[in-house]
Amino acid sequence: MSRFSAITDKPHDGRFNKKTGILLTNLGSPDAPTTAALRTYLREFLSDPRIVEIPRFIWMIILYCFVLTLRPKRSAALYKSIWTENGSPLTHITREQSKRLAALLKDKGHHDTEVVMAMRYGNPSIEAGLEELREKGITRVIVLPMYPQYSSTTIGSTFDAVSNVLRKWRWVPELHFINGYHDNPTYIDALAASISEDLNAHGMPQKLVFSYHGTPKLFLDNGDPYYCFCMQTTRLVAEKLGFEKDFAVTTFQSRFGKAEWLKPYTDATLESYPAEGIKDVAILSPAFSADCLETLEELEGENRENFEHAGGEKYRYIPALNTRDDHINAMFEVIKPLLK
Ligand SMILES: C=CC1=C(C)c2cc3[nH]c(cc4nc(cc5[nH]c(cc1n2)c(C)c5CCC(=O)O)C(CCC(=O)O)=C4C)c(C)c3C=C
Ligand SMILES: [Fe+2]
Ligand SMILES: [Fe+2]
Repeated sequence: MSRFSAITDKPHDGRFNKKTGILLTNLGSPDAPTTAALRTYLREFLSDPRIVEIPRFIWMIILYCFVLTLRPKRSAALYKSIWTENGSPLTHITREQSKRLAALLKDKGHHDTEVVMAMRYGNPSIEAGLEELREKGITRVIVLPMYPQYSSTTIGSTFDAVSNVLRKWRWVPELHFINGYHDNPTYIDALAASISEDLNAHGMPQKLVFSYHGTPKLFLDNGDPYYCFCMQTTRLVAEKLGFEKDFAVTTFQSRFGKAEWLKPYTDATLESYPAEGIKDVAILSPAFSADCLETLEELEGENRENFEHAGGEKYRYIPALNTRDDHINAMFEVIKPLLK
């Protein structure tokens, strides 16, 4: 049935009042920490041509014959180690961020603005999120991918997913797309505040490691600005806090496959420190706006163990910005210029 009862200038669902909706997105998690759920999730994730740029035909053979037969079981065990009664930490925290942002928008007088969360892979999908906004009568959408540093693999891929949905819609909404916020002063302030709180409570470590999710080095060589934005975030925070040169270091984690990724690698850097006399470190991961597998398992678990095994003595992980007030405020500041 048509949405409009007749040829008229008054659509029955009243969508002429240009209500704004925020589609708050992140990467997404499997539905459950099981091998079957991981196979579904990794199939969608690793089939994305923005994530793996190996020629399609060759990659599909590798993906289906090797990766999807071996990795789901291993990844399911890792996810089990971080799963909570609320499910995946990433999904839960993103939902809480959406609620907190919606509340802040109301406080700031944006009573008509809705916030809906969606995930690039898994559930709730980008399609479900956009449908939910449409059901709410929204004709103006601001997409806020929760990745501070733009990369083709994250924000670029989110853009693909949104446009793949909208190409099937007859009435495409007015669309605004946040393209990263690696140097936004309120984001830098929130990072600086979270670090200061840690340093005040636990003292100065010998090194403060800013560990960002990596990407293949080839992506940088081919024009992805992600590496430069990560370096810029570290520099801005270090300047803001007045750190001495070389106290804050930038590293890259979460490698996948055999190719060279962005360097220096987090694991190799941490493992080399004790032999150089650096036995007290604090680490944070500014590319993750919410704690997730890559922080809770890889930084809190794996890297801590390897550092201590190599002779390290003190290792502190500074949590992601998650639902801190200053983070929700930074999210608001990022979208503020686009609010009406
Ligand atoms: C295969 C290549 C990958 C690229 C390139 C990549 C880039 C990238 N990813 C994030 C953020 C997250 N990644 C997460 C998990 C994760 N990442 C990859 C692979 C690539 N990521 C895999 C296969 C996985 C799944 C886990 C595993 O099997 O190892 C997560 C955590 C999700 C969760 O549920 O907690 C996040 C977040 C960024 C920011 C990025 C590039 C800048
Ligand atoms: Fe990743
Ligand atoms: Fe990982």
